[in-house]
Amino acid sequence: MSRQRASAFVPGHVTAFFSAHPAERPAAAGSRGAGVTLTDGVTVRVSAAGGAGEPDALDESGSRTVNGEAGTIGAVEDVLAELGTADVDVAVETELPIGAGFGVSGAAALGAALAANDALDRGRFENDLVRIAHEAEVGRGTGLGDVVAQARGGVPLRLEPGAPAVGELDGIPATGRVEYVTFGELSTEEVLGGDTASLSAAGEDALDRLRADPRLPTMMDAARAFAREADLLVPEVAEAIAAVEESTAEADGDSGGHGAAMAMLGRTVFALGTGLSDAGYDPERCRIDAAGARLVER
Ligand SMILES: Nc1ncnc2c1ncn2[C@@H]1O[C@H](COP(=O)(O)OP(=O)(O)OP(=O)(O)O)[C@@H](O)[C@H]1O
Ligand SMILES: CC(C)(CO)[C@@H](O)C(=O)[O-]
Repeated sequence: MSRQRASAFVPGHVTAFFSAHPAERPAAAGSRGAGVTLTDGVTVRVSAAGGAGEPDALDESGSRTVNGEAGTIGAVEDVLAELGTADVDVAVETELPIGAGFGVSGAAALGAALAANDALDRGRFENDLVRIAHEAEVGRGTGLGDVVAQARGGVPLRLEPGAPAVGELDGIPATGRVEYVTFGELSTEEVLGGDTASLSAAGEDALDRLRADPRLPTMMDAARAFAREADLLVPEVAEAIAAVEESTAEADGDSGGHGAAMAMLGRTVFALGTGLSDAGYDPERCRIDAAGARLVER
């Protein structure tokens, strides 16, 4: 007997650096890299629409909202179609800005997979649901490595690209505060659709550095070098990174953080510790997410 409604929480994910690895098979496509998952994230509520949800009632979509307004995210639709649950009602809610480097589309896709599976008792394993969300996200060109990172939580390293059983993850054991400021969107589809060769070379260098020394200061250093070398740094973010560096130097390195870096792919700067508020910004504040994507009682 299915429960007919379920909710999932999926953490936001800021990518510190990455290399792109396209592949014919969406489960094998993905990215290598590192990032941080956040206690700020995406909640997805799924409910069976008016007694629908039976496998033969697939053709019509149920209602869709994003932050209370009618609208949807492509990867979510692909997940629901794959699970045979397009007829459910889906409400996506997030305090994160969309399109600014927090992996909202991947989080919404993974949350929809977890919640739809539970609400309609589809009986899938977690890895299967992560694969479905990963394939949808890669297929839409809105992300490569966010879904597998968000499924894991913490500070994920993507050592090999792809969905579970294809890719390989590790992590830096860490907890702590995260601050971020967003100046606007950057199109993931445009960057991933362009020439990614030099970007990926910079991403591989950054991952080599972090593998040799898996610590947060090294990750942040490698992230700053990546943004410059990959030519992705935007002026507002460069300015904020410099301001954090300056104020940290003045405070004798006592912000509990490791400077700031750009969130890929958005006009967003993030810092571990209090670097941005110390530098006079008024950032959003959250923490490193410990648990990864999960069903929630709400
Ligand atoms: N209110 C909204 N604002 C912006 N995009 C929206 C909104 N509602 C739905 N969308 C859809 O959400 C998707 C956002 O994907 P995109 O990859 O740009 O952002 P993201 O996943 O938040 O961030 P990033 O990939 O930069 O980490 C797009 O497919 C867009 O059509
Ligand atoms: C490509 C990407 C930077 C988009 O947010 C992310 O999905 C990643 O790190 O693979």
